[in-house]
Amino acid sequence: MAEKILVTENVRLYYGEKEALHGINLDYRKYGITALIGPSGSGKSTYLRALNRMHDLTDYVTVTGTFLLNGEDIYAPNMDTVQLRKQIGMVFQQPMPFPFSIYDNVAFGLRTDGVKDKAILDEKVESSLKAAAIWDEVKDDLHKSALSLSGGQQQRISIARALATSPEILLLDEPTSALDPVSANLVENTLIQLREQYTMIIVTHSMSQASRISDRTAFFNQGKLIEVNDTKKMFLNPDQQMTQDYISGRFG
Ligand SMILES: Nc1ncnc2c1ncn2[C@@H]1O[C@H](COP(=O)(O)OP(=O)(O)OP(=O)(O)O)[C@@H](O)[C@H]1O
Repeated sequence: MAEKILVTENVRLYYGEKEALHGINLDYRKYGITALIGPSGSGKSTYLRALNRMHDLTDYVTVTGTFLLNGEDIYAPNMDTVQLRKQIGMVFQQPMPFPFSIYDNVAFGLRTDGVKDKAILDEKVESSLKAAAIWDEVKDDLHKSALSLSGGQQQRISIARALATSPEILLLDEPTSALDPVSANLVENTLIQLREQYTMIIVTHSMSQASRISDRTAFFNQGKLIEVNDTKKMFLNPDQQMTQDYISGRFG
């Protein structure tokens, strides 16, 4: 059986008293894209953010269940969450470059890890920008502010920044929904190119995006995982009637 990189079992999450996730079980094999789909408020982002402990800063959130990255407990009290978020990187809906140069954005995580050697930084910045499919567009302007780029370019810089620290998993929360269609398409193509080297989990509202880029799709509704399946099967012939109703636009 293929190696499981990430295992989540019986995940429950409470915002104060309110239970927002009702016992999610989902495993991930190495590499490829899993799309999380479902109506607004179904818990997709809440679940995604639990995977790299993004809720830690919100004091009224309680998370229970099992989260194992390569067999290691993500919620162990001695887990270094800064390192964890490098292993499980995140790209948000709004591209969020720091107000620095393109180069400094991508080198940021390496520098916080203490890397000072210019040759190493140069090499990593270049390979990350190439992997994020934006090198050719910015290679002559690496010292220009990242804020001067278009939204789609900024989003690919965010991807490069996450890739620079060699993550094992990349979480993407609606990474193209704030972009124009041409930029969204470029970001999608980048993700397709990365899927043989990275394990990616993407929240998307776009059924067509899920079917174009993902290998596996998980359908959430009201804080529950209704179905997880091979993407082709999910969109052609899902196992659950509720999935069929959702993907054919009968609710949500
Ligand atoms: N910070 C918060 N405090 C309290 N409740 C929250 C918070 N964030 C989300 N919720 C609630 O948790 C539930 C799941 O929300 P979540 O944002 O995870 O859904 P989603 O499927 O990602 O929705 P969308 O597609 O609209 O982003 C909703 O009922 C929402 O109102």
